[in-house]
Parts: sequence; C-alpha cells; structure tokens
Amino acid sequence: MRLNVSLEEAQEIVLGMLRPIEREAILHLPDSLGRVLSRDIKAPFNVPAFDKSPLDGYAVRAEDTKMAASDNPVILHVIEEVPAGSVPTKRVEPGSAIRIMTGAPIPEGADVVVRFEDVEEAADTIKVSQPLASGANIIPAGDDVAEGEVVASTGTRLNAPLIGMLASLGISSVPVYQRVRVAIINTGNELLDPSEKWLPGKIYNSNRYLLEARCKELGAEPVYLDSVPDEETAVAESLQGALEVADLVITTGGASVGQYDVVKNAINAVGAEILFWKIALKPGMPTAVARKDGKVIFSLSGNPAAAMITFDLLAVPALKKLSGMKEVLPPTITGILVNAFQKRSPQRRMLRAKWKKQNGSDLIELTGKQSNDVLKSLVECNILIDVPAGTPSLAVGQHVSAYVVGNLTDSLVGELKC
Ligand SMILES: Nc1nc2c(c(=O)[nH]1)N[C@H]1C(S)=C(S)[C@@H](COP(=O)(O)OP(=O)(O)OC[C@H]3O[C@@H](n4cnc5c(N)ncnc54)[C@H](O)[C@@H]3O)O[C@H]1N2
Ligand code: MOO
Repeated sequence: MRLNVSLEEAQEIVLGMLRPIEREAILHLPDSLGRVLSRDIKAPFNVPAFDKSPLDGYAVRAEDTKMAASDNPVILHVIEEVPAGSVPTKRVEPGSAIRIMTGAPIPEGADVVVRFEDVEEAADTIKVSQPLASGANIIPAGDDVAEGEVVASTGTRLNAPLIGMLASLGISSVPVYQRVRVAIINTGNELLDPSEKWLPGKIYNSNRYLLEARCKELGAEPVYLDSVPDEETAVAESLQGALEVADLVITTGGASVGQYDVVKNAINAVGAEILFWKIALKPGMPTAVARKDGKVIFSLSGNPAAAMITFDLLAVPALKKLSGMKEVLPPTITGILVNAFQKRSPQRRMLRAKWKKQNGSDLIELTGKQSNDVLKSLVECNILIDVPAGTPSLAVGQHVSAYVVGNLTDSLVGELKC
C-alpha cells in the first residue's frame, strides 16, 4: 500500500486498472440522452440524400442566362413547380425553368437556383436580368454527412445535437454501454435517514443522497445503497454484498485514524488490496483506494465536502472510464479571483467556487465557507480552485486555475437572470 500520493498519481493508479464495462444495450433514440455509444455509428446514406435547393426560387440552366442583362433580360418558361417533399417530373430544357421551394430536389438539367426576389415573375414565365453562376444556390448531396462516414465514434456521450443528427440519418435505435452500477455504503453510528426522527448526537446521512444524485447526473446507476455502523464486520458484510452487484464501490466515513475508522480493516477482511491511503490534498486527505477482482473501492472521508470533492476528482474519472467515455479527467480553466481567501495553504487545497463571465473576463468566486463539513458552499460550486501547497492567502484579482466539476452554463443562466 502506498501512502500520501498526489492527486495525479491517484488518478493514474485508478485509471490504469480500469477498462470500460462491455455490457451493451440497444436503446430507442429518445431514451439514449446522456448514454455512451458502444460502437461507431456510420451514415447509412448521404445527408442531404439529393442535391437540394436552399431557398425558394427557380431552378434554371446557367448557360441560358449567359447573355442576360438589365437591358437584355432572358425570358424562361416555367414548366413545373416542386414543393419540398415532392420530386420533379420534368427536366429543365434550354429556355425553361422549374419553380422550386426550399429543401426540394434540384431537377435534372438545372445547375443553378435563382431567388424569387431576383427575377421578374409573369403568368408562366420569368425574366432573368443578370448572368447566373453554375452551381450557385445548390446544396449537393452528402454536404452535411457523406454515406459511410463515421458520424459518432465509440465512447461519445449522446447529446441533443447528436440525437438530432442520428434522427436525420433515419437511425431510430443506438448501441450504448449499459449504465455503470455503483454501490454507496455510508458508515457511521451517528447516521439517520432523513425520513427518521432526529435524535440527540445523531446527524442525517447526507452523503448517501449527495453521491446517489451525482451518480445519476453522470448517467450511472446506483444499485446498492447501505448505511452501516462503525463495525468492521458490518462494513465487511456490506462491502461483500456491494462487490457482488456493483462495478464500483464507494464508502464514506471511517477512513481516518480514529478507533471507529474501521473501513480499511473491512476492506482487508473482504480480501481487497489497498492500493494507496491518503492523498496530498485538502479536503479529502484520508481517501483510500482498493481493488478486488478488477473492481475498485473508493473509501472517502465522511465529511460531506471532502467526500464530494474526492468523488468528483477521483471517482468520476473512474466512472467515466468504466462507462466507455474517452475524455475522463476534469477539464481546467483559469480566471481572476473576485473574493479573497485568507488562509495559507501548507498543503494542496481545493476551494469550492463558481465561474462566471463578466465583460469578457473569466471571474472566479468562492461560494462560501470552505471547511470539510460544509455542504452549503457546494450547492453553487461548479469549479474547484486548485491551490498549490505552500501558497499564502489568496488576494482579490489573483489569477487562479480550477477544475471544472459542474455545469458552467448554470452560472451563465444566473448572470442572464440578474
Ligand atoms: N486525529 C485525527 N483526526 C482526524 C484526522 C487526522 O488526520 N487525525 N483527519 C481529519 C480529516 S482531515 C478528516 S477529512 C476526517 C475524516 O474522517 P473519516 O473519513 O474517518 O470520517 P468520519 O470520522 O466517519 O466522519 C467525519 C465527519 O463526517 C460526518 N459524516 C460521516 N458520514 C456522514 C454522512 N454519511 N453524511 C453526513 N455526514 C457524515 C461525521 O459525522 C463527522 O462529522 O477526519 C478528521 N479527523
Ligand atoms: O481530508 Mo480532510 O477532508 O483534509 O479535510
């Protein structure tokens, strides 16, 4: 077992031992939002499938308009009208034009479309007063997607535009990885469920609901939720049950050095190998990671903010890797701090903060108290400021770097509301 690893070493150890789960499911397209493709998707045909008009006008032959001028307009006979959804039945022969609507197929013989506004219309003729360039105003077949092109590769998470594009290709079901199954075990004699009556000395189990919701946000499936006292046998029994049904196991609490901190003993008791204990990070220092039969156990601190932060920085990349995603580590951004942080950071520290854009600048605002038990400052937090070990207090206006752990558009929506 290694002691005191850096966050990056911890991530490397965890990601190095995990492979995407290979269970596959075929889902109806509308049910696939947020899921991860388990195979490449190739376009079954060109989109658009035919040369089409991008506007309402007339399909003509450029050749016929070569000599056109305002004092020498060319008169063409309109022989047919093609609305979107129909196909032309005639060919544009010399001297003729076909009235065509946006999205309709270009008739044979035509090589340019001229807008209604650019011609003079009479009963069944049009006057063209300038030469037209061959190919203008025609969207060629395959302009958006070419037949056989890989439109989305294995490991891509399905978002709304991708679902829209697959629909445009006539694809109504997609192959995805099954959801990653997560077990969450909360340890602590003090824990009560929020549905229970409060009792002196007890606290409500917030970690379970916090982590369960985060798993769901990420498209994972919490399959095993347990709350157990600080007893080695109880924790070991729960771990055993969790390892049987889940791909990844999270425990919270009992990770430190007190006599009730029994999780590491329980991990040993089920025959799992502890890979490391303690990360050089605050909060979240007493985190341990263990492995059993290719499955990973994350033993996180009981303190809610510490549990959440290590979950986001360490367990989320693992979840993403298991779910088949390609980009698994949290992205980073830089910005200007708008409120001061008075404490020194002898150890590397993650601070809960919120990104916002103002007058073109990236601003970073601490969301509240930063102690490891405080949940309130997590609510609006979408980034974690990475404060290197040995940093003195942070001043307003200072440039800082942060990990993105939440949805940045939430901050923009907030800005727009103001
Ligand atoms: N002598 C030392 N004491 C502590 C150290 C240390 O190095 N030496 N480290 C401190 C740090 S830092 C942290 S972080 C915590 C980690 O403690 P544990 O992981 O063992 O967690 P617990 O003691 O079980 O709980 C800590 C705190 O969190 C509350 N808690 C626990 N579970 C939940 C839950 N499911 N929902 C909400 N809150 C929960 C618990 O009641 C405690 O208040 O250790 C320090 N001590
Ligand atoms: O590890 Mo504790 O969460 O440092 O604060």
